[in-house]
This record gives sequence, C-alpha cells and structure tokens, in this order.
Amino acid sequence: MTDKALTISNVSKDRGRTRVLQDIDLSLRPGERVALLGHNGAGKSTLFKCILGLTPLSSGAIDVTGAAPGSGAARSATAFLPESVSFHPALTGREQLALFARLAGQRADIPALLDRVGLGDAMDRRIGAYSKGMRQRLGLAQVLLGRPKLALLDEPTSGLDPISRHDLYAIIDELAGQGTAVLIASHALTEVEARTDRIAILRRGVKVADDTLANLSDHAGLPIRLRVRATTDAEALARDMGGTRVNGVSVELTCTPAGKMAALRRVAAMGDAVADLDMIPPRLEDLYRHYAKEGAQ
Ligand SMILES: Nc1ncnc2c1ncn2[C@@H]1O[C@H](COP(=O)(O)OP(=O)(O)OP(=O)(O)O)[C@@H](O)[C@H]1O
Repeated sequence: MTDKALTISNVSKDRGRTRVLQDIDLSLRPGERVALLGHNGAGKSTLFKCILGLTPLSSGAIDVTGAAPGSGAARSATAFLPESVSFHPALTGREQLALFARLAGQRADIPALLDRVGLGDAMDRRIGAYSKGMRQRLGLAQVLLGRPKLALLDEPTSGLDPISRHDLYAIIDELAGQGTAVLIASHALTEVEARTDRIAILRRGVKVADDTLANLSDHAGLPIRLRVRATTDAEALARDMGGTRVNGVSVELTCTPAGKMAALRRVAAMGDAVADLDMIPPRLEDLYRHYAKEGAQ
C-alpha cells in the first residue's frame, strides 16, 4: 500500500532518437495540488500520456495509487481533463454525463453535478451549442463524477473568462479537499502561483525545480524589491538611500532575502522622509524565468 496518489520514479522517454523526458522523479500525496510548468515542448503532455498509460516508458516506473499506468485500477482512480475537451455535439450536457456515469458504473445526481459546474441552466441544451468554456465545465463535471484519487488537468483554464477561471479553481480546491491529488499543466503562472501547493518545472524533458513557492524563492535567491514613497522629496531620498527613482514620487531598492531586515532598518532610519513602503517579493514569473532558463538549477 502506498501513501502517494502518484509516484514517478526515474522516468525517461525517447521519441525516436530524441529523449523527451529524462530521469523524472515526481510524487503527489492525496489532496496535493501541484503545478507542472514548462515551455512549449518541455514534455508536460508526454508526462501526462505516460501517467495515463497511453505511451510506454523507455525506462523508470510510474505508480498510480499502487497500480500500473493504464491498468483497470489506475484508470478508475484517474481523471484526465485535456486542454481541448470534445464531446458528442448532438447530446445534451445531461445526456453526455449520464452516459459517462453509466459507462463508469457510477450512480450520481447528474443535475446537481451540472449545477455545481455552472451548467444548471444549460444542461438540456445540445453540446454542439456550448461555448469552449461550457465544454470545459462539462469536462470538469466528468472529472468530479469519477471521484478520482488523481486528476490530471491540462491547461484547464485556457480560453476561460476570469470568472470561469475563478470558479474552476474553486472546484479544483474542492477536489483536493476531498483527497484528490491534482496535477495541473499550465502556462498561466499568476493563477497557479495562488492556487497550488507545489510547483514542478520541466526544461527540455528534465525536472529543474520541484518545491513550494517559498522554498523555490529562497533557493533562487532572487532580489526582493522595496518600493519607498517619499513624503516630499524623492530625489533626496534616492540620493540618501541609493536606488532608482520610479514614478516621480518613489524610490526602488533591491535586497537579497538575507539582507531584507537590514534594508528595512535603513528605510526606517529615514524617518518622516518616508511616507509609505511596499515590499515586492519575486513572483512566480521571475522564478519561472530563473529556473527554466538554460544553465540554471
Ligand atoms: N507523437 C510524438 N512523436 C514524436 N515526438 C513527439 C510526439 N509528441 C511529442 N513529441 C515531442 O516531445 C517533446 C515534448 O512534447 P510535449 O507535447 O510533451 O510538450 P509540452 O510540454 O506538453 O508542450 P506544450 O506546452 O506545447 O503543450 C517535443 O519535442 C515534441 O516535439
């Protein structure tokens, strides 16, 4: 018995002569939400295909809740939401979901489920008349239907409006709250920054980062920015503290994580010359750029 929903051990995958995944280790505990990031062609979809048992590994092993990828047990434990989800256009949302439930041998309150994903009013309309966002929501209803132990979501918010994105992450949180491990491949850095527990980054098939945002930030040692607003004279403040003038009234300083307290003391020593202070830690976008660039580690 394993306490992991997913364990990927030393997995490599060759496509012809090209190694598209190299010695990947990654594991997810029940209820964990992990973002899988990487440039186009980094290997995210290939890794999903390996987990789903759709393509054989060249070496290494994958364990899905104690079962081999593609086995009956692994398939019933796993839900997959592809980037562009397609359904039968002539069926209504309700009919499609009922069909999935029947095929999976699940008894479910289909209208309640469709209501949960915001399709309550559209459940009796044909899927051919759904927008991309509505099809995505239907895909999510299908994920919820299976009560999976592992959910693989490929760019789940692409093409969704901001409200739909917010709703979708609320549902992802709900899934994680009921113990589903969720692996989300995404290019939407701002979203995953706020809504996942851990970040894994692939670069050309190699995993170059796998940690919490805070730990990645500490390890990268990227500068923290301090934006100091002058009470009256930003020019004098910039002269006294060093740093760069920004937007006419403020001065921007940078410091290392280790030098943060010393920098704050310098600002405090300026007394009434300082009207306000904002501390801006590195964003996931900065960290992503750091870890995904060639030669970084
Ligand atoms: N069926 C295939 N046959 C040969 N090479 C493939 C195949 N599928 C993917 N590749 C190659 O494997 C590498 C990884 O591709 P993959 O689709 O896994 O990347 P990705 O990270 O999902 O990219 P994106 O963000 O663009 O979806 C790429 O170099 C790609 O060209």
